Amino acid sequence: MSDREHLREIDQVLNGRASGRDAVVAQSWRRCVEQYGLDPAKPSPAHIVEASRLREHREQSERLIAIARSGLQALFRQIAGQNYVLLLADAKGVTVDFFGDPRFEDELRRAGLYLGSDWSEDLAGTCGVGSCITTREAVTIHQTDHFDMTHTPLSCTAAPIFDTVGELTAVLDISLLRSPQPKISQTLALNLVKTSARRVEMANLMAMHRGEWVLRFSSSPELLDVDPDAAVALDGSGRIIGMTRGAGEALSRQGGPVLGAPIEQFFELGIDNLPDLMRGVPTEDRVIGLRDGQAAFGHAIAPQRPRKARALPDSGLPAALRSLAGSDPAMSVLLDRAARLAPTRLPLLIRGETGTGKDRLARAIHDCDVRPRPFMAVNCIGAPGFDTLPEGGTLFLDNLHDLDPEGQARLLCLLDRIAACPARQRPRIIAAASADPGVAVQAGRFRQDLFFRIATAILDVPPLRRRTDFDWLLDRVLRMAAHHRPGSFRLSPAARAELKSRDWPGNLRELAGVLEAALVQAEGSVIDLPDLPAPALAPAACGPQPCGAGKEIAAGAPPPLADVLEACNGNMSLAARRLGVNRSTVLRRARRAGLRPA
Ligand SMILES: Nc1ncnc2c1ncn2[C@@H]1O[C@H](COP(=O)(O)OP(=O)(O)OP(=O)(O)O)[C@@H](O)[C@H]1O
Repeated sequence: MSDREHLREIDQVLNGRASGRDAVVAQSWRRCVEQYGLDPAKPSPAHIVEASRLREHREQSERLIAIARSGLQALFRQIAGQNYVLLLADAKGVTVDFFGDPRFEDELRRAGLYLGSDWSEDLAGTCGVGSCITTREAVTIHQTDHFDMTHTPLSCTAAPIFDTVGELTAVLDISLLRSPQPKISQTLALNLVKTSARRVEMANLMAMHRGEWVLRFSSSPELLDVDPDAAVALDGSGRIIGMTRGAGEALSRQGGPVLGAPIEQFFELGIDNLPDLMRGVPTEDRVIGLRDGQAAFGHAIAPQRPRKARALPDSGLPAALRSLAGSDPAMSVLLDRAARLAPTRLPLLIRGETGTGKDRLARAIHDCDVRPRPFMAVNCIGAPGFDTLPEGGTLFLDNLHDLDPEGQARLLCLLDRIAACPARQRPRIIAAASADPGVAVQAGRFRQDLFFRIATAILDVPPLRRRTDFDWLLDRVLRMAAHHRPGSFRLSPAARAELKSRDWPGNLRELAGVLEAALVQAEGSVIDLPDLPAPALAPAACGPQPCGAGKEIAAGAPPPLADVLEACNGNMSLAARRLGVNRSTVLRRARRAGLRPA
Protein backbone atom coordinates (compact mmCIF):
# COMPACT_ATOMS: atom_id res chain seq x y z
CA MET A 1 0.00 0.00 0.00
CA SER A 2 1.39 3.39 -0.92
CA ASP A 3 1.54 6.27 1.58
CA ARG A 4 -1.16 8.05 -0.38
CA GLU A 5 -3.47 5.04 -0.19
CA HIS A 6 -2.78 4.80 3.54
CA LEU A 7 -3.79 8.45 4.06
CA ARG A 8 -6.85 7.97 1.90
CA GLU A 9 -7.97 4.97 3.93
CA ILE A 10 -7.55 6.82 7.24
CA ASP A 11 -9.59 9.64 5.81
CA GLN A 12 -12.25 7.19 4.68
CA VAL A 13 -12.48 5.67 8.19
CA LEU A 14 -12.65 9.10 9.82
CA ASN A 15 -15.55 9.96 7.55
CA GLY A 16 -17.40 6.90 8.80
CA ARG A 17 -17.09 4.89 5.62
CA ALA A 18 -16.46 1.16 5.81
CA SER A 19 -12.92 -0.17 5.37
CA GLY A 20 -11.61 -3.68 5.77
CA ARG A 21 -9.70 -2.74 8.96
CA ASP A 22 -10.33 -4.45 12.28
CA ALA A 23 -12.58 -2.37 14.52
CA VAL A 24 -9.79 -1.98 17.09
CA VAL A 25 -7.61 -0.35 14.41
CA ALA A 26 -10.33 1.90 13.05
CA GLN A 27 -11.19 3.09 16.59
CA SER A 28 -7.54 3.82 17.31
CA TRP A 29 -7.19 5.85 14.10
CA ARG A 30 -10.15 7.94 15.24
CA ARG A 31 -8.54 8.54 18.64
CA CYS A 32 -5.27 9.52 16.96
CA VAL A 33 -6.92 12.33 15.04
CA GLU A 34 -9.83 13.32 17.25
CA GLN A 35 -8.27 12.97 20.72
CA TYR A 36 -4.53 13.28 20.24
CA GLY A 37 -4.54 15.66 17.29
CA LEU A 38 -2.08 13.56 15.30
CA ASP A 39 -1.71 14.16 11.59
CA PRO A 40 -1.20 11.03 9.44
CA ALA A 41 0.45 13.15 6.77
CA LYS A 42 3.25 14.12 9.21
CA PRO A 43 5.13 10.98 10.16
CA SER A 44 7.43 11.28 13.15
CA PRO A 45 10.42 9.11 14.00
CA ALA A 46 10.48 6.70 16.95
CA HIS A 47 10.40 8.46 20.32
CA ILE A 48 13.23 7.38 22.62
CA VAL A 49 13.17 8.82 26.14
CA GLU A 50 16.33 10.25 27.69
CA ALA A 51 18.55 7.97 29.75
CA SER A 52 17.51 9.61 33.04
CA ARG A 53 13.81 9.11 32.26
CA LEU A 54 14.42 5.53 31.18
CA ARG A 55 16.16 4.95 34.49
CA GLU A 56 13.14 6.31 36.38
CA HIS A 57 10.77 4.10 34.40
CA ARG A 58 12.97 1.07 34.99
CA GLU A 59 13.23 1.79 38.71
CA GLN A 60 9.46 2.01 38.99
CA SER A 61 9.06 -1.32 37.19
CA GLU A 62 12.09 -3.08 38.64
CA ARG A 63 10.11 -5.73 40.54
CA LEU A 64 8.10 -6.63 37.49
CA ILE A 65 11.16 -6.64 35.25
CA ALA A 66 12.85 -9.10 37.59
CA ILE A 67 9.77 -11.33 37.73
CA ALA A 68 9.11 -11.12 33.99
CA ARG A 69 12.69 -11.74 32.95
CA SER A 70 12.74 -15.54 33.09
CA GLY A 71 9.38 -15.65 31.27
CA LEU A 72 10.72 -13.32 28.60
CA GLN A 73 13.87 -15.36 28.24
CA ALA A 74 11.79 -18.50 27.76
CA LEU A 75 9.66 -16.73 25.17
CA PHE A 76 12.70 -15.35 23.38
CA ARG A 77 14.14 -18.87 23.20
CA GLN A 78 10.94 -20.06 21.53
CA ILE A 79 11.10 -17.40 18.87
CA ALA A 80 14.89 -17.28 18.47
CA GLY A 81 15.95 -17.12 14.86
CA GLN A 82 12.66 -15.75 13.56
CA ASN A 83 13.76 -12.11 13.80
CA TYR A 84 11.23 -11.24 16.46
CA VAL A 85 12.02 -8.59 19.06
CA LEU A 86 10.55 -8.73 22.54
CA LEU A 87 9.69 -5.56 24.40
CA LEU A 88 8.41 -5.13 27.92
CA ALA A 89 6.78 -1.71 28.22
CA ASP A 90 5.47 -0.15 31.41
CA ALA A 91 1.88 1.03 31.76
CA LYS A 92 2.89 4.39 30.29
CA GLY A 93 4.21 2.77 27.13
CA VAL A 94 7.95 3.14 27.74
CA THR A 95 10.08 0.10 26.89
CA VAL A 96 11.83 -0.98 30.08
CA ASP A 97 13.24 -4.32 28.95
CA PHE A 98 14.26 -5.63 25.56
CA PHE A 99 15.39 -8.82 23.87
CA GLY A 100 16.47 -8.75 20.25
CA ASP A 101 19.07 -9.89 17.78
CA PRO A 102 22.16 -7.70 18.21
CA ARG A 103 22.92 -7.97 14.50
CA PHE A 104 19.91 -5.77 13.82
CA GLU A 105 20.47 -3.45 16.74
CA ASP A 106 20.91 -0.21 14.77
CA GLU A 107 17.86 -0.87 12.68
CA LEU A 108 15.82 -1.90 15.71
CA ARG A 109 16.84 1.26 17.54
CA ARG A 110 15.82 3.41 14.58
CA ALA A 111 12.48 1.62 14.38
CA GLY A 112 11.87 2.20 18.10
CA LEU A 113 12.05 -1.51 18.90
CA TYR A 114 14.51 -0.76 21.66
CA LEU A 115 15.01 0.14 25.32
CA GLY A 116 13.55 3.53 26.14
CA SER A 117 11.20 3.79 23.15
CA ASP A 118 7.91 5.44 24.06
CA TRP A 119 5.00 3.68 22.39
CA SER A 120 2.12 5.48 24.05
CA GLU A 121 -0.73 5.84 21.56
CA ASP A 122 -1.01 9.62 21.90
CA LEU A 123 2.62 9.95 20.81
CA ALA A 124 3.28 7.08 18.41
CA GLY A 125 -0.24 6.66 17.04
CA THR A 126 -1.87 3.28 16.53
CA CYS A 127 0.73 0.68 17.55
CA GLY A 128 0.91 -2.63 19.42
CA VAL A 129 1.90 -1.33 22.85
CA GLY A 130 -0.12 1.91 22.73
CA SER A 131 -3.33 0.34 21.46
CA CYS A 132 -2.98 -2.51 23.95
CA ILE A 133 -2.69 0.03 26.81
CA THR A 134 -5.75 1.91 25.61
CA THR A 135 -7.95 -1.13 25.00
CA ARG A 136 -6.44 -3.31 27.78
CA GLU A 137 -6.69 -6.20 25.31
CA ALA A 138 -4.15 -8.20 23.32
CA VAL A 139 -3.82 -6.77 19.82
CA THR A 140 -1.89 -7.23 16.62
CA ILE A 141 -1.13 -3.99 14.83
CA HIS A 142 0.13 -5.22 11.52
CA GLN A 143 1.97 -3.09 8.96
CA THR A 144 -0.49 -0.48 7.59
CA ASP A 145 -2.68 -0.87 10.66
CA HIS A 146 -0.14 1.57 12.11
CA PHE A 147 -1.34 5.15 11.95
CA ASP A 148 2.07 6.75 11.55
CA MET A 149 3.73 5.90 8.24
CA THR A 150 7.10 5.61 9.99
CA HIS A 151 5.86 2.42 11.59
CA THR A 152 3.98 0.78 8.70
CA PRO A 153 6.79 -1.70 7.91
CA LEU A 154 6.41 -3.19 11.43
CA SER A 155 4.16 -5.89 12.75
CA CYS A 156 3.55 -5.59 16.50
CA THR A 157 1.61 -7.93 18.72
CA ALA A 158 1.08 -7.00 22.35
CA ALA A 159 -0.68 -8.37 25.43
CA PRO A 160 -1.42 -6.55 28.67
CA ILE A 161 -0.05 -7.66 32.04
CA PHE A 162 -2.22 -6.90 35.05
CA ASP A 163 -1.18 -6.68 38.67
CA THR A 164 -2.90 -8.68 41.39
CA VAL A 165 -5.62 -6.09 41.94
CA GLY A 166 -6.52 -5.84 38.26
CA GLU A 167 -4.56 -2.71 37.32
CA LEU A 168 -2.70 -2.67 34.03
CA THR A 169 0.97 -2.72 34.96
CA ALA A 170 2.89 -3.55 31.77
CA VAL A 171 2.65 -4.67 28.18
CA LEU A 172 4.49 -7.52 26.56
CA ASP A 173 5.13 -6.90 22.87
CA ILE A 174 6.59 -9.10 20.19
CA SER A 175 7.48 -7.26 17.00
CA LEU A 176 8.94 -7.86 13.58
CA LEU A 177 10.82 -5.40 11.40
CA ARG A 178 9.60 -7.24 8.35
CA SER A 179 6.75 -9.72 8.16
CA PRO A 180 4.66 -11.60 5.61
CA GLN A 181 1.77 -9.54 4.30
CA PRO A 182 -1.24 -11.46 5.67
CA LYS A 183 -2.09 -10.38 9.21
CA ILE A 184 -3.08 -13.94 10.03
CA SER A 185 0.66 -14.79 9.98
CA GLN A 186 0.80 -13.20 13.45
CA THR A 187 -1.81 -15.47 15.09
CA LEU A 188 0.86 -17.61 16.69
CA ALA A 189 2.62 -14.50 17.99
CA LEU A 190 -0.66 -13.37 19.53
CA ASN A 191 -1.10 -16.67 21.34
CA LEU A 192 2.51 -16.71 22.51
CA VAL A 193 2.37 -13.23 23.90
CA LYS A 194 -0.94 -13.87 25.69
CA THR A 195 0.43 -17.06 27.25
CA SER A 196 3.60 -15.33 28.39
CA ALA A 197 1.65 -12.42 29.89
CA ARG A 198 -0.51 -14.90 31.81
CA ARG A 199 2.60 -16.63 33.16
CA VAL A 200 4.15 -13.34 34.25
CA GLU A 201 0.91 -12.45 36.07
CA MET A 202 0.96 -15.85 37.76
CA ALA A 203 4.58 -15.45 38.85
CA ASN A 204 3.78 -11.98 40.15
CA LEU A 205 0.80 -13.23 42.16
CA MET A 206 2.88 -16.03 43.67
CA ALA A 207 5.65 -13.60 44.60
CA MET A 208 3.22 -11.05 46.08
CA HIS A 209 1.26 -13.55 48.15
CA ARG A 210 3.81 -15.95 49.55
CA GLY A 211 2.29 -15.63 53.00
CA GLU A 212 -1.29 -16.46 51.91
CA TRP A 213 -3.24 -19.37 50.50
CA VAL A 214 -3.28 -19.36 46.71
CA LEU A 215 -5.85 -21.31 44.71
CA ARG A 216 -4.85 -21.96 41.14
CA PHE A 217 -7.37 -23.38 38.75
CA SER A 218 -7.64 -24.68 35.20
CA SER A 219 -10.30 -26.09 32.96
CA SER A 220 -8.17 -29.16 32.22
CA PRO A 221 -6.10 -31.22 34.64
CA GLU A 222 -3.03 -31.77 32.45
CA LEU A 223 -1.25 -28.47 32.98
CA LEU A 224 -2.84 -27.57 36.31
CA ASP A 225 0.28 -27.92 38.43
CA VAL A 226 2.74 -26.44 35.92
CA ASP A 227 0.85 -23.85 33.90
CA PRO A 228 -2.59 -23.12 35.34
CA ASP A 229 -5.13 -20.82 33.69
CA ALA A 230 -5.80 -18.56 36.66
CA ALA A 231 -5.26 -18.04 40.37
CA VAL A 232 -6.58 -16.14 43.38
CA ALA A 233 -4.88 -15.33 46.69
CA LEU A 234 -6.93 -15.55 49.88
CA ASP A 235 -6.60 -14.01 53.31
CA GLY A 236 -7.01 -16.08 56.49
CA SER A 237 -10.79 -15.75 56.36
CA GLY A 238 -11.01 -16.91 52.75
CA ARG A 239 -11.53 -13.52 51.12
CA ILE A 240 -10.00 -12.92 47.70
CA ILE A 241 -7.20 -10.40 48.06
CA GLY A 242 -5.36 -10.94 44.78
CA MET A 243 -6.06 -12.42 41.36
CA THR A 244 -4.66 -12.93 37.91
CA ARG A 245 -6.56 -11.38 35.05
CA GLY A 246 -7.85 -14.82 33.98
CA ALA A 247 -9.33 -15.34 37.45
CA GLY A 248 -10.88 -11.87 37.44
CA GLU A 249 -12.55 -12.60 34.09
CA ALA A 250 -13.71 -16.10 34.96
CA LEU A 251 -15.14 -15.18 38.36
CA SER A 252 -16.65 -11.80 37.50
CA ARG A 253 -18.85 -13.58 34.95
CA GLN A 254 -20.74 -14.89 37.97
CA GLY A 255 -21.54 -11.30 38.97
CA GLY A 256 -20.24 -8.83 41.55
CA PRO A 257 -16.73 -7.66 42.32
CA VAL A 258 -14.14 -10.39 42.83
CA LEU A 259 -11.68 -8.63 45.12
CA GLY A 260 -12.82 -8.71 48.73
CA ALA A 261 -15.48 -11.36 48.09
CA PRO A 262 -15.38 -14.65 50.01
CA ILE A 263 -14.22 -17.64 47.98
CA GLU A 264 -17.54 -19.43 48.69
CA GLN A 265 -19.25 -16.84 46.53
CA PHE A 266 -17.64 -18.34 43.43
CA PHE A 267 -16.63 -21.89 44.35
CA GLU A 268 -18.38 -24.70 46.17
CA LEU A 269 -15.66 -24.73 48.78
CA GLY A 270 -14.30 -22.74 51.70
CA ILE A 271 -10.82 -22.02 52.93
CA ASP A 272 -10.88 -25.15 55.12
CA ASN A 273 -11.18 -27.33 52.01
CA LEU A 274 -7.99 -26.01 50.46
CA PRO A 275 -5.66 -28.63 52.02
CA ASP A 276 -7.60 -31.27 49.98
CA LEU A 277 -6.47 -29.54 46.81
CA MET A 278 -2.77 -29.57 47.52
CA ARG A 279 -0.20 -31.38 45.44
CA GLY A 280 -0.07 -35.01 46.48
CA VAL A 281 -3.78 -35.51 45.87
CA PRO A 282 -4.13 -36.83 42.26
CA THR A 283 -4.97 -33.97 39.90
CA GLU A 284 -8.12 -35.71 38.60
CA ASP A 285 -9.47 -35.82 42.16
CA ARG A 286 -9.06 -32.08 42.62
CA VAL A 287 -12.28 -31.13 40.86
CA ILE A 288 -13.95 -28.00 42.21
CA GLY A 289 -17.45 -26.86 41.40
CA LEU A 290 -18.12 -23.26 40.48
CA ARG A 291 -21.38 -21.66 41.62
CA ASP A 292 -22.44 -21.16 38.00
CA GLY A 293 -22.53 -24.93 37.49
CA GLN A 294 -19.17 -25.20 35.72
CA ALA A 295 -16.27 -27.27 37.06
CA ALA A 296 -12.53 -26.69 37.19
CA PHE A 297 -9.46 -28.43 38.54
CA GLY A 298 -7.88 -26.79 41.57
CA HIS A 299 -4.40 -26.63 43.08
CA ALA A 300 -4.05 -25.00 46.47
CA ILE A 301 -0.70 -23.72 47.71
CA ALA A 302 -0.34 -23.22 51.46
CA PRO A 303 1.12 -20.01 52.89
CA GLN A 304 4.85 -20.16 53.18
CA ARG A 305 6.15 -19.38 56.63
CA PRO A 306 7.78 -15.96 56.68
CA ARG A 307 11.44 -16.40 56.19
CA LYS A 308 13.02 -15.21 59.42
CA ALA A 309 16.10 -13.15 58.94
CA ARG A 310 18.43 -15.91 59.97
CA ALA A 311 20.49 -14.68 62.85
CA LEU A 312 23.86 -16.18 62.33
CA PRO A 313 24.28 -18.83 65.00
CA ASP A 314 26.96 -17.94 67.48
CA SER A 315 29.59 -19.89 65.65
CA GLY A 316 32.13 -19.56 68.41
CA LEU A 317 34.59 -18.40 65.75
CA PRO A 318 37.14 -15.75 66.66
CA ALA A 319 35.93 -12.31 65.53
CA ALA A 320 38.68 -12.07 62.90
CA LEU A 321 37.37 -15.15 61.07
CA ARG A 322 33.65 -14.52 61.58
CA SER A 323 33.49 -11.68 59.05
CA LEU A 324 34.78 -13.80 56.16
CA ALA A 325 31.58 -15.65 55.28
CA GLY A 326 27.81 -15.71 55.57
CA SER A 327 25.99 -19.00 55.71
CA ASP A 328 28.00 -21.01 53.17
CA PRO A 329 28.47 -24.59 54.43
CA ALA A 330 31.90 -25.06 52.81
CA MET A 331 33.14 -21.78 54.29
CA SER A 332 31.76 -22.75 57.72
CA VAL A 333 33.80 -25.95 57.67
CA LEU A 334 36.85 -24.07 56.41
CA LEU A 335 36.63 -21.33 59.04
CA ASP A 336 36.05 -23.86 61.77
CA ARG A 337 39.26 -25.65 60.73
CA ALA A 338 41.08 -22.33 60.50
CA ALA A 339 39.95 -21.45 64.03
CA ARG A 340 41.31 -24.73 65.38
CA LEU A 341 44.60 -24.33 63.51
CA ALA A 342 45.07 -20.64 64.35
CA PRO A 343 46.50 -21.05 67.87
CA THR A 344 48.91 -23.77 66.70
CA ARG A 345 52.11 -22.64 65.02
CA LEU A 346 51.77 -25.27 62.29
CA PRO A 347 52.70 -24.15 58.76
CA LEU A 348 49.60 -23.73 56.60
CA LEU A 349 48.98 -23.82 52.88
CA ILE A 350 45.91 -21.91 51.67
CA ARG A 351 44.77 -22.94 48.19
CA GLY A 352 42.14 -21.29 46.04
CA GLU A 353 41.59 -19.54 42.73
CA THR A 354 42.87 -16.03 42.36
CA GLY A 355 40.91 -13.43 44.30
CA THR A 356 39.07 -15.88 46.56
CA GLY A 357 40.43 -14.19 49.69
CA LYS A 358 43.47 -16.30 50.59
CA ASP A 359 45.45 -13.27 51.70
CA ARG A 360 42.43 -12.10 53.75
CA LEU A 361 42.18 -15.53 55.39
CA ALA A 362 45.90 -15.59 56.21
CA ARG A 363 45.65 -12.20 57.92
CA ALA A 364 42.52 -13.27 59.79
CA ILE A 365 44.32 -16.37 61.10
CA HIS A 366 47.21 -14.13 62.14
CA ASP A 367 44.75 -11.72 63.84
CA CYS A 368 43.26 -14.53 65.92
CA ASP A 369 46.30 -13.98 68.12
CA VAL A 370 45.40 -10.72 69.84
CA ARG A 371 49.00 -9.97 70.81
CA PRO A 372 50.52 -7.39 68.45
CA ARG A 373 52.90 -9.37 66.29
CA PRO A 374 54.33 -8.58 62.87
CA PHE A 375 52.72 -9.92 59.68
CA MET A 376 55.23 -9.97 56.86
CA ALA A 377 54.14 -10.80 53.31
CA VAL A 378 56.61 -11.97 50.67
CA ASN A 379 55.56 -12.37 47.06
CA CYS A 380 57.11 -15.58 45.79
CA ILE A 381 57.09 -14.70 42.09
CA GLY A 382 60.54 -15.61 40.77
CA ALA A 383 63.23 -15.96 43.44
CA PRO A 384 62.76 -13.49 46.32
CA GLY A 385 65.66 -13.02 48.70
CA PHE A 386 64.01 -13.95 52.01
CA ASP A 387 66.58 -11.70 53.66
CA THR A 388 64.62 -10.41 56.64
CA LEU A 389 62.48 -12.43 58.98
CA PRO A 390 59.70 -11.21 61.25
CA GLU A 391 60.36 -11.98 64.88
CA GLY A 392 57.51 -14.23 65.93
CA GLY A 393 54.35 -13.26 64.07
CA THR A 394 53.58 -14.58 60.59
CA LEU A 395 55.62 -14.93 57.43
CA PHE A 396 53.08 -14.99 54.60
CA LEU A 397 54.37 -16.54 51.38
CA ASP A 398 52.01 -15.34 48.64
CA ASN A 399 51.91 -17.04 45.22
CA LEU A 400 53.97 -20.00 46.43
CA HIS A 401 53.33 -21.82 43.13
CA ASP A 402 55.33 -19.12 41.31
CA LEU A 403 58.55 -19.81 43.20
CA ASP A 404 61.25 -20.84 40.72
CA PRO A 405 63.87 -23.54 41.53
CA GLU A 406 66.33 -21.01 42.89
CA GLY A 407 63.65 -19.47 45.08
CA GLN A 408 62.64 -22.91 46.30
CA ALA A 409 66.22 -23.65 47.37
CA ARG A 410 66.41 -20.28 49.18
CA LEU A 411 63.11 -20.94 50.94
CA LEU A 412 64.38 -24.31 52.15
CA CYS A 413 67.43 -22.61 53.66
CA LEU A 414 65.13 -20.06 55.27
CA LEU A 415 62.99 -22.79 56.84
CA ASP A 416 66.17 -24.32 58.26
CA ARG A 417 67.15 -20.91 59.68
CA ILE A 418 63.71 -20.55 61.26
CA ALA A 419 63.89 -24.02 62.78
CA ALA A 420 67.17 -23.01 64.40
CA CYS A 421 65.64 -19.91 66.05
CA PRO A 422 64.43 -19.95 69.65
CA ALA A 423 60.72 -20.96 69.64
CA ARG A 424 59.57 -17.49 70.73
CA GLN A 425 61.22 -15.83 67.74
CA ARG A 426 60.10 -18.34 65.09
CA PRO A 427 57.58 -16.85 62.66
CA ARG A 428 54.64 -18.99 61.66
CA ILE A 429 54.59 -19.85 57.94
CA ILE A 430 51.38 -19.39 55.99
CA ALA A 431 51.62 -19.85 52.23
CA ALA A 432 48.99 -19.14 49.58
CA ALA A 433 48.76 -20.58 46.09
CA SER A 434 46.24 -20.19 43.30
CA ALA A 435 47.76 -23.10 41.34
CA ASP A 436 48.14 -26.31 43.31
CA PRO A 437 51.84 -26.79 44.28
CA GLY A 438 50.97 -30.47 44.83
CA VAL A 439 50.40 -30.80 41.08
CA ALA A 440 53.69 -28.98 40.45
CA VAL A 441 55.39 -31.54 42.74
CA GLN A 442 54.02 -34.38 40.62
CA ALA A 443 55.19 -32.63 37.46
CA GLY A 444 58.66 -32.25 38.99
CA ARG A 445 58.45 -28.45 39.06
CA PHE A 446 58.23 -28.04 42.82
CA ARG A 447 60.46 -29.65 45.42
CA GLN A 448 58.65 -32.34 47.29
CA ASP A 449 60.63 -31.79 50.49
CA LEU A 450 59.71 -28.10 50.49
CA PHE A 451 56.07 -28.85 49.74
CA PHE A 452 55.69 -31.16 52.72
CA ARG A 453 57.37 -28.71 55.07
CA ILE A 454 54.83 -26.04 54.18
CA ALA A 455 51.66 -28.00 53.49
CA THR A 456 51.31 -29.43 56.98
CA ALA A 457 47.67 -28.40 56.91
CA ILE A 458 45.83 -27.31 53.78
CA LEU A 459 42.88 -24.95 53.66
CA ASP A 460 40.91 -24.84 50.39
CA VAL A 461 38.96 -21.62 49.78
CA PRO A 462 35.95 -22.18 47.48
CA PRO A 463 35.52 -20.05 44.35
CA LEU A 464 32.85 -17.35 44.41
CA ARG A 465 30.60 -19.13 41.90
CA ARG A 466 30.16 -22.02 44.35
CA ARG A 467 29.39 -19.89 47.38
CA THR A 468 25.85 -20.10 48.64
CA ASP A 469 26.31 -16.89 50.66
CA PHE A 470 26.70 -14.92 47.42
CA ASP A 471 23.97 -12.41 48.39
CA TRP A 472 25.61 -11.81 51.74
CA LEU A 473 28.98 -11.26 50.07
CA LEU A 474 27.44 -9.01 47.44
CA ASP A 475 25.94 -6.72 50.07
CA ARG A 476 29.14 -6.75 52.09
CA VAL A 477 31.42 -5.95 49.14
CA LEU A 478 28.96 -3.27 47.97
CA ARG A 479 29.01 -1.67 51.43
CA MET A 480 32.80 -1.75 51.41
CA ALA A 481 33.02 -0.33 47.88
CA ALA A 482 30.56 2.47 48.72
CA HIS A 483 31.85 3.36 52.16
CA HIS A 484 33.56 6.54 51.00
CA ARG A 485 30.43 7.75 49.17
CA PRO A 486 27.58 9.57 50.84
CA GLY A 487 24.22 7.78 51.07
CA SER A 488 23.48 4.11 50.79
CA PHE A 489 23.31 2.02 47.65
CA ARG A 490 21.43 -1.08 46.66
CA LEU A 491 21.20 -3.32 43.62
CA SER A 492 18.05 -3.63 41.52
CA PRO A 493 16.71 -7.20 41.42
CA ALA A 494 17.70 -7.47 37.75
CA ALA A 495 21.28 -6.33 38.47
CA ARG A 496 21.52 -8.76 41.39
CA ALA A 497 20.23 -11.59 39.21
CA GLU A 498 22.76 -10.73 36.50
CA LEU A 499 25.64 -10.72 39.01
CA LYS A 500 24.48 -14.03 40.41
CA SER A 501 24.50 -15.56 36.94
CA ARG A 502 28.14 -14.66 36.26
CA ASP A 503 31.01 -17.10 36.68
CA TRP A 504 33.46 -14.77 38.45
CA PRO A 505 36.80 -16.20 37.35
CA GLY A 506 38.43 -13.32 39.28
CA ASN A 507 36.31 -14.13 42.33
CA LEU A 508 35.96 -11.50 45.10
CA ARG A 509 38.53 -9.20 43.55
CA GLU A 510 36.55 -9.14 40.31
CA LEU A 511 33.29 -8.61 42.21
CA ALA A 512 34.77 -5.67 44.12
CA GLY A 513 35.97 -4.13 40.83
CA VAL A 514 32.60 -4.59 39.13
CA LEU A 515 30.77 -2.94 42.02
CA GLU A 516 33.24 -0.05 42.12
CA ALA A 517 32.66 0.54 38.41
CA ALA A 518 28.89 0.19 38.79
CA LEU A 519 28.87 2.79 41.58
CA VAL A 520 30.52 5.24 39.21
CA GLN A 521 27.81 4.63 36.62
CA ALA A 522 24.82 4.66 38.97
CA GLU A 523 23.02 7.97 38.95
CA GLY A 524 20.87 7.46 42.02
CA SER A 525 21.08 5.08 44.92
CA VAL A 526 20.10 2.03 42.86
CA ILE A 527 22.58 0.12 40.74
CA ASP A 528 20.66 -1.26 37.76
CA LEU A 529 21.54 -3.64 34.96
CA PRO A 530 22.90 -1.01 32.55
CA ASP A 531 25.27 0.25 35.28
CA LEU A 532 27.12 -3.06 35.42
CA PRO A 533 30.32 -3.35 33.40
CA ALA A 534 30.81 -6.34 31.17
CA PRO A 535 32.55 -9.35 32.71
CA ALA A 536 36.28 -8.80 32.81
CA LEU A 537 37.03 -11.91 30.81
CA ALA A 538 35.42 -10.43 27.70
CA PRO A 539 38.13 -9.80 25.10
CA ALA A 540 39.81 -6.47 25.63
CA ALA A 541 39.39 -5.59 21.96
CA CYS A 542 35.95 -4.10 22.59
CA GLY A 543 35.57 -1.06 20.43
CA PRO A 544 33.29 1.84 21.19
CA GLN A 545 30.84 0.71 18.48
CA PRO A 546 27.38 -0.29 19.56
CA CYS A 547 26.53 -3.95 19.08
CA GLY A 548 26.01 -4.91 15.51
CA ALA A 549 27.18 -1.60 14.09
CA GLY A 550 28.36 -1.98 10.56
CA LYS A 551 27.17 -5.55 10.29
CA GLU A 552 25.16 -6.77 7.38
CA ILE A 553 21.63 -7.71 8.14
CA ALA A 554 20.98 -11.36 7.50
CA ALA A 555 17.64 -13.05 7.74
CA GLY A 556 16.51 -16.59 8.37
CA ALA A 557 18.35 -19.05 10.58
CA PRO A 558 19.20 -18.27 14.22
CA PRO A 559 22.41 -16.26 14.51
CA PRO A 560 25.42 -18.48 15.18
CA LEU A 561 26.93 -17.96 18.62
CA ALA A 562 30.14 -16.58 17.12
CA ASP A 563 28.18 -13.85 15.33
CA VAL A 564 26.26 -12.87 18.42
CA LEU A 565 29.43 -12.75 20.49
CA GLU A 566 31.17 -10.68 17.89
CA ALA A 567 28.22 -8.31 17.64
CA CYS A 568 28.28 -7.95 21.43
CA ASN A 569 32.02 -7.25 21.41
CA GLY A 570 32.52 -10.48 23.31
CA ASN A 571 30.29 -9.36 26.18
CA MET A 572 28.97 -12.70 27.46
CA SER A 573 26.19 -11.21 29.54
CA LEU A 574 24.90 -9.12 26.68
CA ALA A 575 25.09 -12.13 24.36
CA ALA A 576 23.21 -14.20 26.92
CA ARG A 577 20.49 -11.59 27.15
CA ARG A 578 20.21 -11.40 23.40
CA LEU A 579 19.99 -15.15 23.04
CA GLY A 580 17.63 -15.52 25.96
CA VAL A 581 19.84 -18.00 27.79
CA ASN A 582 21.86 -17.50 30.91
CA ARG A 583 25.45 -16.46 30.89
CA SER A 584 26.91 -19.74 31.96
CA THR A 585 25.16 -21.39 29.01
CA VAL A 586 26.83 -18.96 26.62
CA LEU A 587 30.15 -19.52 28.32
CA ARG A 588 29.79 -23.30 28.11
CA ARG A 589 28.74 -23.22 24.46
CA ALA A 590 31.50 -20.77 23.61
CA ARG A 591 34.12 -22.93 25.28
CA ARG A 592 32.78 -26.02 23.52
CA ALA A 593 32.96 -24.20 20.22
CA GLY A 594 36.51 -23.03 21.00
CA LEU A 595 35.41 -19.41 20.79
CA ARG A 596 37.48 -18.11 23.66
CA PRO A 597 40.72 -18.97 25.34
CA ALA A 598 40.30 -21.56 28.07
N1 LIG B 1 35.40 -11.85 52.92
C1 LIG B 1 35.62 -10.83 52.10
N2 LIG B 1 34.75 -9.80 52.08
C2 LIG B 1 34.95 -8.76 51.24
N3 LIG B 1 35.98 -8.65 50.40
C3 LIG B 1 36.89 -9.63 50.38
C4 LIG B 1 36.75 -10.79 51.22
N4 LIG B 1 37.79 -11.60 50.96
C5 LIG B 1 38.54 -10.98 50.03
N5 LIG B 1 37.99 -9.82 49.66
C6 LIG B 1 38.52 -8.87 48.68
O1 LIG B 1 38.85 -9.60 47.50
C7 LIG B 1 40.09 -9.16 46.97
C8 LIG B 1 41.02 -10.34 46.85
O2 LIG B 1 41.32 -10.84 48.12
P1 LIG B 1 42.71 -11.54 48.44
O3 LIG B 1 43.86 -10.69 47.99
O4 LIG B 1 42.68 -11.96 49.85
O5 LIG B 1 42.57 -12.79 47.44
P2 LIG B 1 43.69 -13.86 47.07
O6 LIG B 1 42.99 -15.15 46.97
O7 LIG B 1 44.83 -13.76 48.03
O8 LIG B 1 44.10 -13.37 45.64
P3 LIG B 1 45.42 -13.77 44.77
O9 LIG B 1 45.47 -15.26 44.65
O10 LIG B 1 45.19 -13.16 43.46
O11 LIG B 1 46.58 -13.22 45.52
C9 LIG B 1 40.61 -8.09 47.90
O12 LIG B 1 40.30 -6.83 47.32
C10 LIG B 1 39.84 -8.28 49.16
O13 LIG B 1 39.63 -7.03 49.78
